[in-house]
Amino acid sequence: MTNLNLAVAASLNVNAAAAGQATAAAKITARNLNFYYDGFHALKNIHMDIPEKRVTAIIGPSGCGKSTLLRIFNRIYSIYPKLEARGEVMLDGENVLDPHYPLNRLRSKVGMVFQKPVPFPMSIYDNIAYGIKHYEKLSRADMDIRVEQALRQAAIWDEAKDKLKGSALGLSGGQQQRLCIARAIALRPEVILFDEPTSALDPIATGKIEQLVEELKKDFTIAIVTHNMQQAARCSDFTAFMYLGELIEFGETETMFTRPSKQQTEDYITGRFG
Ligand SMILES: Nc1ncnc2c1ncn2[C@@H]1O[C@H](COP(=O)(O)OP(=O)(O)OP(=O)(O)O)[C@@H](O)[C@H]1O
Repeated sequence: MTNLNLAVAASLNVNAAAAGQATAAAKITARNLNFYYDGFHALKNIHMDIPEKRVTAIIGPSGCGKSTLLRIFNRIYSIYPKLEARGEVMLDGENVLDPHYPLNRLRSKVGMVFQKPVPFPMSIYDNIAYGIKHYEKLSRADMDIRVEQALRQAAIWDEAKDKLKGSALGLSGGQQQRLCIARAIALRPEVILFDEPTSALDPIATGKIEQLVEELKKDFTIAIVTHNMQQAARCSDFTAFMYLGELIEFGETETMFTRPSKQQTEDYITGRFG
């Protein structure tokens, strides 16, 4: 075992083994999934289950299709005419790729947190309330409760409670990212997708987000794209390794990092390429 492999194995989430014992039910199931950017075949025949109320990390070298896969899960691509997904992505028994599946419903069930936190240029309170108003009509008192719940669940209430009417742009990068997580949580989704959520943050802010992800899996199904293998090892229960648009290996994180079954996986996690 190389030093990198040892370091990753040492930082493995202790819950991963326990999580792996019980076979978690799949929340999202991709079958025969192919994706094309104006004819370029970016995802090739992906079969993958995202287990319910677990954290699944998606890893692989740059350009292998991690973000493309994540974005398919809430159909972000559908606003661009030349992008095409074929196959099935089942969520609670329904194919979300079916054009008849309402986008509004999908977005309320599947939230997304991006690489760079992008708060709306409005108050902290309104950042949370804005999205809720699109889906529900709440009284002022109920809205106050929902905003507080979301900020608490995203572990930013203590820092934000005295400046709810202040601009969200005055928060630090790490706080802004937790605000964006609160914004996603406030819509009460079932799944939260994280696309490299800590790549713009320092190690302390990164640690807080990782801790938060660990907490959130009690209530949400989570998929996280990351370049950081220690992060995948620390905060995920399952890991998917992708290469050149294909899913090479999927399994419990502990197994993937200590006893991968494919040579390509081993080469990647031991730093031989990527
Ligand atoms: N809008 C686009 N138009 C054309 N090709 C694209 C587009 N977006 C991504 N691609 C291509 O699709 C492939 C997968 O890209 P994707 O961004 O999903 O990879 P990734 O694994 O997330 O990469 P990274 O780790 O660098 O973010 C790459 O070959 C990329 O060049």
